[in-house]
Amino acid sequence: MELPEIQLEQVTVSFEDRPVLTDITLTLNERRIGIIGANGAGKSTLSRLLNALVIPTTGTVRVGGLDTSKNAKQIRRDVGFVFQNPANQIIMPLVADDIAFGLKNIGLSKAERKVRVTQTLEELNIAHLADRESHTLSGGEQQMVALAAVMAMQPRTIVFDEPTTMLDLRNRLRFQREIAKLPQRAIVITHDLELLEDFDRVLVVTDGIIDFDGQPADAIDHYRQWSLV
Ligand SMILES: Nc1ncnc2c1ncn2[C@@H]1O[C@H](COP(=O)(O)OP(=O)(O)OP(=O)(O)O)[C@@H](O)[C@H]1O
Repeated sequence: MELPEIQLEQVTVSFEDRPVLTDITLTLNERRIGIIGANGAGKSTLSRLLNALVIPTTGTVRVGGLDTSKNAKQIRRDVGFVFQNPANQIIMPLVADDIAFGLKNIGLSKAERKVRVTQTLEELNIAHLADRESHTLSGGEQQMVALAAVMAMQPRTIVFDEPTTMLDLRNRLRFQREIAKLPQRAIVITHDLELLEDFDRVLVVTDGIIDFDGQPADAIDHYRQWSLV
């Protein structure tokens, strides 16, 4: 799968005149990218820039050459986002319908939707949840369903905002294996540092800048040292 390059050029994001990200220039080409850093450092904001959920106050973000401030709709089809709180993401009362929802929007037939939903649920080992009512699921089950809904759309990049917070050990390990298998690019914001061991690149965000950018072990070491002070 060919992965679209993501480019940030001199990006600043301010909320009510307070800068949250400052002058970030970055090119992302890797398949497995982690984002770590302290609470409030700007990780979620950085990740939301990548699918036009946040538009830079100044500077530009391009995904496969398309500017997020001008091509939001197209970019959102290619960059999926799994939110930290899955309840914000689950729309339909029944699990299978929720996963099929986005597929209808992109024009898949009923038969195609059915196949894609079954396939995705089986891949994630949650086929048994297909006919459940979404609001009766546990937090971890909801997180897996939210992931399935995004995976079913087959975007080339998937951004995960703290994906393992509600998962038990078995589901966390499953999730880690799923990420390793994904043909797509995964960009994962997490405080679960072990999740990033085999990643290609890890960014450390501190007070709105990229404080470190490199291999997982070095980035984690940098972040640990910073956290000790
Ligand atoms: N829509 C918004 N309006 C105002 N302030 C915001 C908004 N979104 C984020 N912020 C602020 O921007 C800063 C960075 O937030 P962000 O969610 O990006 O941090 P984070 O690194 O993901 O933190 P955490 O690890 O706690 O989830 C915080 O101070 C937050 O309060």
